[in-house]
Amino acid sequence: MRDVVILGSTGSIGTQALEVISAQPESFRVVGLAAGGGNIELLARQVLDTGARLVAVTRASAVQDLQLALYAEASKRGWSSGEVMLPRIVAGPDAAAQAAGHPCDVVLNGITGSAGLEPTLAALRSGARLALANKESLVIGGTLVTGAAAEGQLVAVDSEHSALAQCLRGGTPTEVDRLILTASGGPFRGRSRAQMAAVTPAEALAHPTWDMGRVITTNSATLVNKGLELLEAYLLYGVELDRIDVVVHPQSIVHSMVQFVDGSTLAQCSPPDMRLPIGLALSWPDRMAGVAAPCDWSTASSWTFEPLDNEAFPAVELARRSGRLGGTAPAVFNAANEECVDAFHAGRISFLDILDIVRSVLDEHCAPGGLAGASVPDVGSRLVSSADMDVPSVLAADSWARARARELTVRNPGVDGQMERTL
Ligand SMILES: NC(=O)C1=CN([C@@H]2O[C@H](COP(=O)(O)OP(=O)(O)OC[C@H]3O[C@@H](n4cnc5c(N)ncnc54)[C@H](OP(=O)(O)O)[C@@H]3O)[C@@H](O)[C@H]2O)C=CC1
Ligand SMILES: CC(=O)[C@@H](O)[C@H](O)COP(=O)(O)O
Ligand SMILES: [Mn+2]
Repeated sequence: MRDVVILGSTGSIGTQALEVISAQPESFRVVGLAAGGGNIELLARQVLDTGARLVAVTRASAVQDLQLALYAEASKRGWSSGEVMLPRIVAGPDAAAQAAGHPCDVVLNGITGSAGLEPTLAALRSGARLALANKESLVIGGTLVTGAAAEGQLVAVDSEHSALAQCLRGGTPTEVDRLILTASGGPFRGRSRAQMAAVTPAEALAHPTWDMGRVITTNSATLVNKGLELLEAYLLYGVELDRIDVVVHPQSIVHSMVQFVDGSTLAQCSPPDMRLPIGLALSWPDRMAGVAAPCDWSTASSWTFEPLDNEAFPAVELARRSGRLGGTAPAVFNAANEECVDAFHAGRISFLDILDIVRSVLDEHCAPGGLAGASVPDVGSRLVSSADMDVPSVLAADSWARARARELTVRNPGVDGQMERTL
């Protein structure tokens, strides 16, 4: 029996993790849940379903709402107030990190965005296995995260990285030639840059193969998700950035591949269903039976592969550049993107502005001596090298990049994809 804490329990990853766990009650027990506080009713249902004894909510004002929702849900189920065992509730900006440090065997981090960094570090410090969906924390923390992880402690949930971990079991590190990440190509696959100038948030959220949260779905449309995954693969498996490729595979059945020095390539294949990599990360290194449906080899099907159009989708090469720069550059790449995704959904910038602004903010962070024109505070504005980087410098770079990106989204309110360069 493994005790599990689920961070981001109300999201796409969190709810699917709870589904996997409820199908394996003899193997897992949920001891803690954490969420932002945006969906209190669902969180209350999860508390009563799992019997979790610790609940963390980041929005401090949600505590009373959660208590009321717990009683309301219990009464809906016909439970008397004496039957309701209220969990310990912690709230505020550090709540998720507190939950991550709660004694357990596995912490699953399914929080979205750079808010996952401190919980990731807290989980690693606790000694529990970390099943990591929150790729942003690894990308921005870099060696601060990998250095805090003991051998085998960090297990990928991301479908491509789970695939790579499975394929890497097929050879020794010196036998690995290249890693090949597959990308669906998103809803705008095949379009030129000009053909994406007027796309709407609703169109960007229509992912062809996966049902996921808003940020990662938008990142799949821009290919920023694949850029983050390139850095994630580099950090997890220690293969240099120049030996990691991206190939577009619209069916999302081959989840990634490892090419070995003798010319052999191993691929991991399964219909797109996150329950498989979530289940494998929870039970790692063992496989559980019946977690997800396998490929159906009795019907005709075609799997296709095509090169990525880096001109229309510059995000992967921009991420690669941030990875080569190292230090706080990936944190800036990620934070500027998170702000731009919000601005795009709020109608302040166009789809193409997202990458234009991310590039400008990254350029500014890495330019020797910085560039003129910014009115946001200077703290975090300069690149800190990998050797000098610590958690405060990552958080400062994250805050600076957000402020600078916000400033650019306000200065450039056009939604025609032709961002006026102010730098
Ligand atoms: N969805 C997928 O299939 C995949 C997701 N991932 C990664 O997994 C992570 C989660 O993605 P996904 O589940 O799609 O996202 P969702 O938006 O569906 O869910 C995000 C979860 O995080 C919680 N949350 C958000 N901000 C905070 C915060 N500051 N503190 C605590 N909790 C917070 C939300 O709580 P609430 O809404 O209740 O406030 C919610 O439970 C991302 O890093 C993503 O890149 C990776 C591969 C696949
Ligand atoms: C399910 C998963 O792991 C996502 O990261 C997925 O890969 C997104 O699809 P894209 O390949 O379109 O980015
Ligand atoms: Mn992925």
